[in-house]
Amino acid sequence: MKYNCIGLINLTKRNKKSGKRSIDEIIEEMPSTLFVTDPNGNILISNEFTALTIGVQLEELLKANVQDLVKAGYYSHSITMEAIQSKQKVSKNIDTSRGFHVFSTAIPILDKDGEVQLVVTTSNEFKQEHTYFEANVPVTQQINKQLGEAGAGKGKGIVAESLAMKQIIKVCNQIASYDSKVLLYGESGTGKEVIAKYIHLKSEKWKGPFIAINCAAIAPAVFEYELFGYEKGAFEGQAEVKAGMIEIANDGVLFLDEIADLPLEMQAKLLRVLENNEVRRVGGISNIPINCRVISATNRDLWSLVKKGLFREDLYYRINVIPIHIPPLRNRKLDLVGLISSFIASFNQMYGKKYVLSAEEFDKMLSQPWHGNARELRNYVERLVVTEYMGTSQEEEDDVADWFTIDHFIEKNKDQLSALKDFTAIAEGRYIKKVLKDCYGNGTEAAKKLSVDRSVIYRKLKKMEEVLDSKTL
Ligand SMILES: Nc1ncnc2c1ncn2[C@@H]1O[C@H](COP(=O)(O)OP(=O)(O)OP(=O)(O)O)[C@@H](O)[C@H]1O
Repeated sequence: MKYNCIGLINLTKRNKKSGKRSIDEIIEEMPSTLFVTDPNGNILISNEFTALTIGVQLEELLKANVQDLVKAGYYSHSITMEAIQSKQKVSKNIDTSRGFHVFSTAIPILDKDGEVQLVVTTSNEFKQEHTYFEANVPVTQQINKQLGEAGAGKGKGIVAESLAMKQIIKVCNQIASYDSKVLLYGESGTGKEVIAKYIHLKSEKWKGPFIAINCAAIAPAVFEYELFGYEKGAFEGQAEVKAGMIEIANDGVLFLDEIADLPLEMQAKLLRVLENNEVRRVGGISNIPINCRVISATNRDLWSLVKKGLFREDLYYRINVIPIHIPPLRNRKLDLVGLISSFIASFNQMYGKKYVLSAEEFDKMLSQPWHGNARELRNYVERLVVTEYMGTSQEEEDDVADWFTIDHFIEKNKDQLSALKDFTAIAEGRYIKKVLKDCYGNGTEAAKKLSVDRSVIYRKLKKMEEVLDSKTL
């Protein structure tokens, strides 16, 4: 009996090695909820989509028992357990804690003695209490129309054509009007900030500011000043009063990006602010009430950092009220298609070009893994539109890369760039970008390779952008 469960799980690993689409990948991309459980209701296999419909992490789901999910209120009842008890296929409507009515079917797989070995439970028909999308109109178009109405067009450009992304948008719509804290998980460049801005624009705080703080980019020494602000004389020679970012975010959204990089000492201070809903400027004597919605984001496994003592457990629970996982772009093919056409249209407009992708080029783009996700794709498309060129061989690709080399850049812009510090800023920035790309956008890994602190990376990239902007290159 055990062998069969393990056999099924092993099969998923074997196929991975062969380079073919593994069962893991197919399950991962399935636009439906799925549980495979053992005869006691312990979940052996599931997917991100399932996790998303109830608002837990897949990792947690894989440790759960279906009965616990019912007890915790995620589902109205368990048809998996019904199928285990009756040894018959069961189909029923189930309500999830996120307001979804799901039509589910549980099929028991019996051994030769008629005992249950596994139960496969799937659902692929979703009805939400409030229908949000109209049929026959692209979802992306509907989202952007709504965003245009809510926030004067600020959020235009979100692509959400895959089922996973539509599901995320639905969840965002459900939670937008509450002030519950949201934690966005996802690889670098998957669109966490895009989603945070979407929640902001759909919420009642849309008229308030959206203040984004990159916790990895601020040097630890100035963190407190930046977040909490300071009063006159807070430190030597300091004569000005400054409001911190938390205070500035009042009546709006505070977006804590890369929250895993918050130093432990700052985590304790942030926790106090979130618990008491008030902040005290450095050197101040009174507390200032705060009323902002907190959305955090990370591309790291926060729970494993908690277990290693690198992230405070109390803060983890405080910020992780509504977890939303954004899957990587390689698992959202429909979004990939939507993003390619949306990026081409916007760069054509920006650069006054008329670039058109050939079918061959399009195919090539669809088959790439895009480890840097939408950000990598965006940069790639920008390069294509600007150079109107797409290599098919490695040699040609190297030529395209060469277009961006520092020599080429200097040659083109030598009249505008004269100060050594500007060259240095651009050379450093370009090198950091290259290393970041090699590390698939993982800042921690890139910082390790470059032997610098993560905050240095972001500071230098910002410096390069400033030089580029000032020279309008
Ligand atoms: N669904 C989407 N529709 C349109 N553009 C998107 C979408 N997702 C991402 N992008 C674009 O991709 C780029 C990266 O997105 P974003 O900054 O939100 O990613 P992120 O996950 O917050 O990255 P990081 O982890 O590095 O902070 C941005 O230019 C953004 O506009």
